[in-house]
Amino acid sequence: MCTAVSFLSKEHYLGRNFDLDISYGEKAVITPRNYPFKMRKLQDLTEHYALIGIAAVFDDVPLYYDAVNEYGLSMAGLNFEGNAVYLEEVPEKLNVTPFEFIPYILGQCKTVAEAKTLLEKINLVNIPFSEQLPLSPLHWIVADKEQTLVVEPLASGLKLYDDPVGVLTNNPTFDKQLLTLSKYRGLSAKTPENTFAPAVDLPVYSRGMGTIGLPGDLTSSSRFARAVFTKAHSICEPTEMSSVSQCFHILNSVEQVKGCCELEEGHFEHTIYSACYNTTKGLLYYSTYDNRQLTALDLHKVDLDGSEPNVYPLLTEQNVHYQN
Ligand SMILES: C[C@H](CCC(=O)NCCS(=O)(=O)O)[C@H]1CC[C@H]2[C@@H]3[C@H](O)C[C@@H]4C[C@H](O)CC[C@]4(C)[C@H]3C[C@H](O)[C@]12C
Repeated sequence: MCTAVSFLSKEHYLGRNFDLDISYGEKAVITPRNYPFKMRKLQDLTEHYALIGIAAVFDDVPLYYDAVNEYGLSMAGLNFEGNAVYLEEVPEKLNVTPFEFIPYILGQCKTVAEAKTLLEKINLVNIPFSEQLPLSPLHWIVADKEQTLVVEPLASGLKLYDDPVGVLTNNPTFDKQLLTLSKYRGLSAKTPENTFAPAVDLPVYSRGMGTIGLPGDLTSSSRFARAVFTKAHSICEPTEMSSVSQCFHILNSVEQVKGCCELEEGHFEHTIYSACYNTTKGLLYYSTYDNRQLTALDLHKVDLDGSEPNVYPLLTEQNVHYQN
């Protein structure tokens, strides 16, 4: 399971929990403008916008899970098992493989509006990276400070949805996720009136009664509803640190604790990392399952005209600030 959140405070942030049982050895990677992204079916992207994000690096190629470019356009890929369909090559379209998709969009588009125009021409083609790394069934959130889009590869082609809640999890398809939210219309951050049985005295024995019914389980539809509610009511100061903390608090409301979701004997899905991008400034903050301290990287601290990816292993060891 995974959850992504597009969050607007004074600036815009993209948050993402990466939930899985295993790691692919993901790292923080800054790819400068002149690194040649080799394309399987199109001309190589020899010049493109610079990116910062989390990626697995295989054969020296950064395969991005989530990233932001130097203009503030951000994307994250989340599992979409059983629904994602990648098609055969089509001559009249731009045939892009799923593993090329994030750099192809972020390398060339400054905004979601520009991405929408390019997406109309794209066919996500069923070519895996290698025999060892087969096609991964994904869908994507694409966000900037103005709007959020969800892109789903279906049998009928790429389906684009405007995402009015700025949240994406996993299955089912995004239209169904949105419809399910109506079930929770009555929930509130305030203490509710007794409309249930007004003649009966129903004492308010706890705070938070307006949220009774908000699903607490780990399924993708429940995490979707919980993240939407939390984000919709979230308030913070218009400062960088308050906004970053708040983004992580929203992500923490849907995080996965090791042991609670068993995939196969002894394999537990858990939140391997949480990332929060300040998309305006090109900053990546992350924490990992064991290292609760935030670590940050700045896109603009490397030579963006270079041609080699800058690769930073994630700092996964717990770092405690001892006070006495
Ligand atoms: C499994 C990951 C998504 C995590 C997620 O959504 N979990 C939820 C599981 S569930 O629905 O609740 O069951 C996805 C996100 C990005 C994916 C990776 C990236 O696409 C980059 C390459 C692409 C290659 O084709 C396969 C390996 C890979 C390295 C991918 C492995 C895997 O599919 C990743 C890591």
